[in-house]
Amino acid sequence: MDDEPPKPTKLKSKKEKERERKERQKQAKKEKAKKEKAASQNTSKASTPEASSPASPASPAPAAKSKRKGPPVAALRAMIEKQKAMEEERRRLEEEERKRIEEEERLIAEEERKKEEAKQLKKEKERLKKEKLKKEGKYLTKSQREAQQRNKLKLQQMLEQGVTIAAFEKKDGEKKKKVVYGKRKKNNKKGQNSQPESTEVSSKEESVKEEVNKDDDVKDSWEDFLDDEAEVVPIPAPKKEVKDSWDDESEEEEEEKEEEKKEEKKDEVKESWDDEDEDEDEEPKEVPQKKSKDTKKQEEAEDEEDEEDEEAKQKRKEESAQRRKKRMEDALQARSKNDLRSPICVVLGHVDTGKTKLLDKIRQTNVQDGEAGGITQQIGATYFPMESIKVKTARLNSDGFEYKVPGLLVIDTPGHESFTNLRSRGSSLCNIAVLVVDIMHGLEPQTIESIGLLRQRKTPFVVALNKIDRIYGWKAIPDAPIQETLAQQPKHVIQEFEERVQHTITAFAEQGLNAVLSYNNKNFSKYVALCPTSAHTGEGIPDLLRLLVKLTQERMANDLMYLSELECTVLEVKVIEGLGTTIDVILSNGKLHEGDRIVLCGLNGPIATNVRALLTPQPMRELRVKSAYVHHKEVKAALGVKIVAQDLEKAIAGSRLLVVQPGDDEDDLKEEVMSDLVNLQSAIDKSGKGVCVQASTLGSLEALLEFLRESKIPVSGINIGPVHKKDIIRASIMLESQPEYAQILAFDVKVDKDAQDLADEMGVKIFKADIIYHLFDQFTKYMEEITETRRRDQAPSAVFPCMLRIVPGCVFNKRNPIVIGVDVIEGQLRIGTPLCVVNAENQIVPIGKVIGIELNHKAKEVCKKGDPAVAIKIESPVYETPKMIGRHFFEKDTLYSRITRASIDILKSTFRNDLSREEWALVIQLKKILKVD
Ligand SMILES: Nc1nc2c(ncn2[C@@H]2O[C@H](COP(=O)(O)OP(=O)(O)OP(=O)(O)O)[C@@H](O)[C@H]2O)c(=O)[nH]1
Repeated sequence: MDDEPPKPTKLKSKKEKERERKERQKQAKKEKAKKEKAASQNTSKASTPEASSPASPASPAPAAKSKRKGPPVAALRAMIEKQKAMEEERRRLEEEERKRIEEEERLIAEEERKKEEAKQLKKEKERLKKEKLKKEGKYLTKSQREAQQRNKLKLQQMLEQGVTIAAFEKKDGEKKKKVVYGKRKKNNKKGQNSQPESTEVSSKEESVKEEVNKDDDVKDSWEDFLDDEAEVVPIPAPKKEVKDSWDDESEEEEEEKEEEKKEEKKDEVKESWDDEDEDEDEEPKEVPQKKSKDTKKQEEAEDEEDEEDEEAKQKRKEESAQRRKKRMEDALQARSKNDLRSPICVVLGHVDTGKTKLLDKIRQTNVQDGEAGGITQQIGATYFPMESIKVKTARLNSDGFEYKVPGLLVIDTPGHESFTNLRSRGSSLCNIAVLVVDIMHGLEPQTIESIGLLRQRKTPFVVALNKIDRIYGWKAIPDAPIQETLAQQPKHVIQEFEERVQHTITAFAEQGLNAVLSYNNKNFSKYVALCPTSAHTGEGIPDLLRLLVKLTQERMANDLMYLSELECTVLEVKVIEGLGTTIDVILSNGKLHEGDRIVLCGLNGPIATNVRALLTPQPMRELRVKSAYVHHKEVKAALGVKIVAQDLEKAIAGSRLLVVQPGDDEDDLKEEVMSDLVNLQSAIDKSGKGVCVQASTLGSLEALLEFLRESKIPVSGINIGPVHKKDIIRASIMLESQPEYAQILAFDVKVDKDAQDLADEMGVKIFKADIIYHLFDQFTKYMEEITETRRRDQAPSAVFPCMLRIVPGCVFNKRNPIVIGVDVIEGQLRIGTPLCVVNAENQIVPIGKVIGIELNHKAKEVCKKGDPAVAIKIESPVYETPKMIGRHFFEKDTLYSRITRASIDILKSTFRNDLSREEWALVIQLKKILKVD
């Protein structure tokens, strides 16, 4: 085969050549495509960074670029979106974290604030406690306390070593009793009566001496003030002294026990009246924890004794009450029309009518020449003896009028307060009142309120129609009787005067009272006397004074017969420098003596104390005398006097004051004085729901409660004195059950700053006013606002009852929204009312809510039974299958408002008065039809 000669080159045919050329071209094309592909991949890789920098200067030709950039832009967008989302998520998380930190910080701050508040409260409590202890002379400094502790320890050690001390041995047996009852008074008593019978007493004597020393201290400071009077002033804590004078020596021991019981009871009362005093009782609570058999037995025996004592005590109380009753009856019997006391007169009226000025004028005209006529300034009152009144009214006395009362006692503080405080068992101790009315203004709100109070207490009154001199053109004749001055006035003045009088008479008639000018009054029991006066010129004042005397002696002689039994009321409680807390009282009957043991109503329970001094102001001419007061051993009614005694801090103005007489049981008297306040508690609503009421005095509280009772405003709590935090807490109880009653009606009292802050924080409303009417107005306005808001809030959920009939042939649209003509056959149809029908299977089929009511193409809110037929539009809620007339219900079906239990409750609580009696009956009917429980 090798030898085979080379094949000669075969000449290719034309066809072959053509085929080869095509194959080459094909191959070249393939290679070109391959190259292009590789190149495009390279370009896309290279273009990514280029695209990310839009500012790239080497941008290719736009056409080529737009063609090639399609896929990279989408990716870019997705990436940016992703970045954005991540950014947002990061921000959200940061925001959440910030909020959480803020909330945490807020909670911490809140916690700290609360802690701080509690700390402050504790501090304040401690301060008060300290102050109290200081006052009582029981306060010990740290070093004293430490010394006491050391002594205690020493004593303990001595006892453990077997050293016996008679006094302590005895004390062991009575350990509990000593701690509970071993108070100063008892020690004092022992000390004062102790006979050197046994050595046991010796250590007690020590403590007694201490106590006496304490008392001496008090006496010293008292002496400073009283100067030479000191000797007649009894030493404080003379409970024993008073007792001594009444009780048999032989009864002493039993009495001692009684005394202890009383102390115990006093503590109990205290606890119940004031929680704040709890701390004071802490000491007695440190009773030994372990009870030995002996002590148990002893306790049982004590319990039995207690029961017996309780019975005996009850008996004594009853006997005492009987005795007092008998004494009163005797005193009433002994009264005589020949022995009248001075009537007590109070001035009332609206602000700025001239009450003070009128009082000043009455006093001043006579006081000018150094108390001529014997006018004496008393505490809270001015006494006008008859002689001075006679002088003052001389120009009227030509008719031979006979003056029988010894004088007139006019209370100095004009206004409601003194009037409401002059009270005794709901009636008034004030015999007559002057209601001052500004002739230029007529009856004003407070005048009307005063009339209400006077009626409530059944107190007779005359009207001083004051400021007559302000009538245009008035010619003043100083101090002239009214008719005398009127006779001198020009005609136009008389005309205006008469017009104004007539205007006032009409205003009184509107209050249901007949009034007439005093000099025309023929029947004082039927007509209120109008006495024109001027506090500036003194005109008409003689008439006013004479009228007061005339009315009192003629019409209330029975009330004015002097009564030997004491009648006395606290007008004001005042702190006087050098005297401490004192009470200004009006003695309307009987006598008071220095040293008397008195009982009165206190905020924390009854107060029993001894009169240290009875004071009245120095006579005017003696103003240069060092002491501002004159001391009295005895005072007789009627007059105003200041009483100085211990423990008067919590005395309540308006309280009655009783004197413990020989044979009286002090507990009985305490119960008696407290009964006034206890009776007021009956004003508290039984349901426990209502507003809290706070007033400055017993009298004003009583007046306010009466007013609230008449206005049908329920009361859930009462208190006297400024509004403190604890009052807010008490009122806040209502926030849970009836928030609209979480409020305090504060009448003429201050509100503590802390209390106000707490009230704002808790949402307790405080209404303050000095006029009852204003308080009432504020309250009603607030209640109206609340009702309106509630109505607005609850209106969408309230379903008013109605029954509808489709007017035949009036189906305008069969399905959502259904449009039909209806007649309201019962109740009232309102926009928003859900409707339903009861189908043949007795199933309730809801058909939607009324979204429009039209009458003659005019929109209406309500359509009531008896109104013309209306077109209504009913829409189905999205979550319900729309109902269709002819399929789910029919033209002849009755449509009902779809009431529920909840909607009925809303109607009851908020829309009660919007439904007629008939409509309420329909509610009951629908309840049955729609099977509402
Ligand atoms: N022209 C005239 N002014 C009088 C008369 N009485 C009182 N005023 C004036 O009326 C103003 C109020 O008098 P007050 O005596 O303070 O009235 P009030 O009723 O005691 O007032 P309150 O204590 O605020 O309730 C004073 O400016 C008096 O001068 C009067 O008879 N005539």
